[in-house]
Amino acid sequence: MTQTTGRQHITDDLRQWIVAQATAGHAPDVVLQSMLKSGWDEETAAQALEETLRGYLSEHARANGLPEPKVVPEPMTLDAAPELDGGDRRVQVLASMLHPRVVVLGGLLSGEECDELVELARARLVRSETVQLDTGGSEVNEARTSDGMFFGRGENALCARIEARIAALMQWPVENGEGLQVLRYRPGAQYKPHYDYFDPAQPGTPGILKRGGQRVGTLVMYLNTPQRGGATTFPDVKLDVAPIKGNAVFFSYDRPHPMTRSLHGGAPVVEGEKWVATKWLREGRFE
Ligand SMILES: O=C(O)CCC(=O)C(=O)O
Ligand SMILES: [Fe+2]
Repeated sequence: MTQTTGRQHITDDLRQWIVAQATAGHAPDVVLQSMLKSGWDEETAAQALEETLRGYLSEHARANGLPEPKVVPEPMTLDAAPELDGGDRRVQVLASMLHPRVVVLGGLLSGEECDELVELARARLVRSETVQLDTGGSEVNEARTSDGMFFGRGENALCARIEARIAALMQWPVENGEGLQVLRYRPGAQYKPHYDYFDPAQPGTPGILKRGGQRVGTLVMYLNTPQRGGATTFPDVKLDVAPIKGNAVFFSYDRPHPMTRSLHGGAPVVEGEKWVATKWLREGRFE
């Protein structure tokens, strides 16, 4: 079967060749370059590559009883620019990893924005609860010994500005984001390693997913720099991200499965306090 795009046909031979290249371990940008060299126009080549690999991954997932991958937010551009356009602010890419997909961002928030968020949140903090998946309600949890609060999306000018910046950076609609959550960890407080997606096996999950679908990405923004401790940890790959005021760590998970290696936690704070704002991004509109 062939499919027509603007100029050239995507043939079965081409699809097979793309899958062979990918399974041989060639990165998508390398495959794209060889397609361009052999005369494919860029639009057709990019479309063929994306569709073929997505189709292949879905088939592979179905055949192996795994959830199918979804499109996820992604802050980095193909040209590997070290600074990203956040609309009203330039944001630095300090480090990135492919699997798990993690991007460490510098200067996402200004010092004043961090201070203002802390002050707006402080009076509304309560002991953190986590979503309880067997009922869909929430409960106080020993694995999470922080205090927290949620802002409504666009609740005030500061939240709206930060949300617009995140949407521009991630190329992901503001409407797909949950309201900002602010957490305060005192010395000894931590958030034990967990996944942010909702476990499909839990009875409460279908109810939660009615509003916006799965979570597909998380942005943890550091609102201060604790004196010691408090890194965001990714135990599967032994990665620790240092909590530095104004910086942030973004990670995505294209399906609700540990194979994403998106297990992460907030290490115990040793000295000082740690304040973060977390933004969870859903696959659909969170209204
Ligand atoms: O505090 C951290 O570093 C991680 C926070 C977190 O995992 C979350 O809010 O879901
Ligand atoms: Fe988390």
